[in-house]
Amino acid sequence: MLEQLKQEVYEANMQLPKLDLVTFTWGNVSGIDREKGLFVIKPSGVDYEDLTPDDMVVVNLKGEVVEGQLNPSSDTPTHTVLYNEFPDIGGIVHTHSPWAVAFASAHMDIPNLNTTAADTFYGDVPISEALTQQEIEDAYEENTGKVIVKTFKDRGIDHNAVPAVLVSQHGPFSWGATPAKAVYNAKVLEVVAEMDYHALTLTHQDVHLPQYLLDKHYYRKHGKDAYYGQDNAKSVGHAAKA
Ligand SMILES: O=C(CO)[C@@H](O)[C@H](O)COP(=O)(O)O
Repeated sequence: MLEQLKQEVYEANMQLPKLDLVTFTWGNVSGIDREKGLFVIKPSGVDYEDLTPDDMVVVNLKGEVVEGQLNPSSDTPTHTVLYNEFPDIGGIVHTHSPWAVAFASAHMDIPNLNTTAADTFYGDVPISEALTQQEIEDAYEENTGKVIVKTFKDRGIDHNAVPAVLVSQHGPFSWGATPAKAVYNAKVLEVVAEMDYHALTLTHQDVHLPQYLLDKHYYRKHGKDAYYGQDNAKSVGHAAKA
């Protein structure tokens, strides 16, 4: 069943380690056949080097396994909610890519600061609302899907304009028309998150050498009568000519 989609989803999953988006098995990709109402997802906990197309698990839109020897990804309930609530997406990626997780851990949006981000995301990539303890204890992965949808609805964000989200204290989910496109968006998100981290660090950096330390070191090298302007014959610039 769905052999071609299994191959497509397998290949998309194998891109995650190649693109340095996953450590160990911390990630998963799925793809959906909308006509059949079935999606294919990576099995849970399987190392990428051991993965085969036949290992892929087929799941219906109720989240029930309809084919597969292995357990589906533990994030399957989240993928299920997103396929139901975002009826025009064809593939979903979840990773723990570190720069995006840094923003998720800090409970921050990934702001849209440059054209690299703007080419893929029409606005900031939102941080999801935090789940309550009850939501986590009841059905963590399903409620993760629901809080993603709620975040986009509450903030009036079009999920096609911004095809990614940061799940608070967890990590990014990205999506697209196909599994391969979802992987592309996941990689752009990680690159943009790293760019933003450095940009925000530079712009928030407000550190200068204290004057006394500047004086001590500069005067030690250039003399007390160091340059104060054109009328000072002993200025550093003129001293060299003297
Ligand atoms: O965050 C978690 C588990 O805590 C998951 O997102 C894993 O990182 C991937 O799980 P599987 O897809 O292998 O079940």
